[in-house]
Amino acid sequence: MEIVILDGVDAVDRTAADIVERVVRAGPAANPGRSAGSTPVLGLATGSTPVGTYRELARRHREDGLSFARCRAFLLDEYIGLSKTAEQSYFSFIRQNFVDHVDLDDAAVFSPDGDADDIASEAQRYDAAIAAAGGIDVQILGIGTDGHIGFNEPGSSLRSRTRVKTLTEQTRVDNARFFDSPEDVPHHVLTQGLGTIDEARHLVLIATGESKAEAVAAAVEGPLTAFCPASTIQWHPHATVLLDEGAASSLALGEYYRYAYANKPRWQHL
Ligand SMILES: N[C@@H]1[C@@H](O)[C@H](O)[C@@H](COP(=O)(O)O)O[C@@H]1O
Repeated sequence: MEIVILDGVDAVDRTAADIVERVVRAGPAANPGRSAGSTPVLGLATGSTPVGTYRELARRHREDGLSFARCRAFLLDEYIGLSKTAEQSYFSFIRQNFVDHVDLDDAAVFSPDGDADDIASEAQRYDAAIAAAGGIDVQILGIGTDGHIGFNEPGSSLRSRTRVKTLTEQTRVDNARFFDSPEDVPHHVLTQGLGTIDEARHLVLIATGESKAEAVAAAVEGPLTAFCPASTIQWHPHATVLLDEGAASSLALGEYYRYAYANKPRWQHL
């Protein structure tokens, strides 16, 4: 796990975009564990935090010719009970904030269907679709103030698969800003499990702002525990945590992480 404390949100966005760009340009053959000829598979997160990263990737598409045409993408999660086309669905969110601004084929962007008749089968189908695509090369993650990733709330099994979860009141309150009224935030969601997320080849967790400081400290310096689902990144073989000063402000070893990153060997990339 590498913890990188950066100077401001823009630097976080640029660094996350650098990691995604490397995967997209190199193609999966250059990514450990992928066979030549397969297409890069991106894991996309929703929420406000990654929006700047998506904006930066869209800029690179426009100005530098970065093409996503060969990529496929999977979302982490979706609300149950919203139609895909509802403005607040994550299906819509990722299109508004990323897919519509790049040359990623809309049909190559997958998300769990929270409106499916048979939610349990849909969950299994989604895990199988990720596996059939060859797994995820790089997974972007945000973090909730209660330490959730995807929508894996505290108490989530560390080896869980895609399934239904019930949101905490805290998460419903945090996400109410996207809805007309707080009561409109669904209570249930379909989310990739912690075990599903753990199978991505590279996890990139991004967090900005002091409101995330406690959750970040619990995730990277606390115990590995279902109480803080984001702590599962501690046992992932390739996890990068990108933070601004605010999100890093509760870390005990902040000075060490800054020193290690400043002295990172030049031949070693994130
Ligand atoms: N399911 C999403 C998460 O994937 C996201 O990380 C979290 C934090 O969102 P934000 O980045 O807006 O703080 O919100 C939601 O709960």
